[in-house]
Amino acid sequence: MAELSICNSNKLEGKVAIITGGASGIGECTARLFADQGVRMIVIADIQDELGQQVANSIGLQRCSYVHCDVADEDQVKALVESTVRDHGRLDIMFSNAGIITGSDQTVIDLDLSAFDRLFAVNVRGMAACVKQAARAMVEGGVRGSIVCTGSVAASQGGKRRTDYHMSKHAVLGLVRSASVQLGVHGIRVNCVSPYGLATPATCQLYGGVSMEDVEKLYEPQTSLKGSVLRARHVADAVLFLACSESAMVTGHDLVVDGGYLLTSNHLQVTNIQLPSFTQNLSCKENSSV
Ligand SMILES: NC(=O)c1ccc[n+]([C@@H]2O[C@H](COP(=O)([O-])OP(=O)(O)OC[C@H]3O[C@@H](n4cnc5c(N)ncnc54)[C@H](O)[C@@H]3O)[C@@H](O)[C@H]2O)c1
Repeated sequence: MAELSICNSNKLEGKVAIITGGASGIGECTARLFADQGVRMIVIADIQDELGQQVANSIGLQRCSYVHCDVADEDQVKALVESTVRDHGRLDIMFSNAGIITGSDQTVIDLDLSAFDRLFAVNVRGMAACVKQAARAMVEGGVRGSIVCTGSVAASQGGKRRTDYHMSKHAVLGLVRSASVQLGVHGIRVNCVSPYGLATPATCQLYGGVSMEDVEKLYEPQTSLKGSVLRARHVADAVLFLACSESAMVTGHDLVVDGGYLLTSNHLQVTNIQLPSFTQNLSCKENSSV
């Protein structure tokens, strides 16, 4: 009997996708994976113009383009979706991933509401604008599309600090769950991918401009899976699953990609774990999820 292949390298054949925050980190890695999976066009939307254009150039302009879009501005998100549909005929996949990770040590008692507003403008308002505009285009085009939002393990636990960030990621889950209920009638799926901490430009900057290796050393001891380190590619693989037809009956789901962190984190919070020296200045060292 012929051996069945479980690895289809054209999972996104003919699809048109938008990836917000695609100039860097998880978004960039996902754009490269989508390109390997036969996607017809990826539109990278970001505010880092030079970097975003470089990523598009390196993937190939026949398959990838860059558009400046600040997701906090709904008009820009609307224009992004409209130009994608106009230029490429349809929108099948929205990976709403753009987000910022604050280094704030704020507890609820000293919450800086101006900083809170800035974070929510991107992580919550921006996410809602992307889901709204993508859903409208899919409904109007009769496309049974897939919308994937980037949440975080921070949506499934309370934080000793970064109150605003934890709140923002809880809001992403609420958005995904509500949108999935409302859009199911149109055959549109809405899911969330929730990573634990991994090394990206955002997390390197969070810890004062340290190296990717140092960030990996910080997070690695806190997962239960040993022998591998959580990387952007693991998250991109989960996004690909949610974007393609292999997850045809999955909607409203929060796909946690955390190497077992959430299940072990309660244990670790009462254990005296040793973290690398560059974290010594952090005020709450024992809870460093993002
Ligand atoms: N890296 C982690 O450990 C981690 C863990 C859990 C969740 N996340 C989430 O993953 C997502 C991606 O983060 P990352 O680690 O890849 O960071 P990153 O900084 O490498 O990438 C984020 C991208 O989003 C872009 N961006 C920021 N604000 C924007 C705006 N207003 N409009 C458009 N683009 C904007 C940035 O320019 C950047 O290119 C975020 O939503 C973050 O909260 C990251």
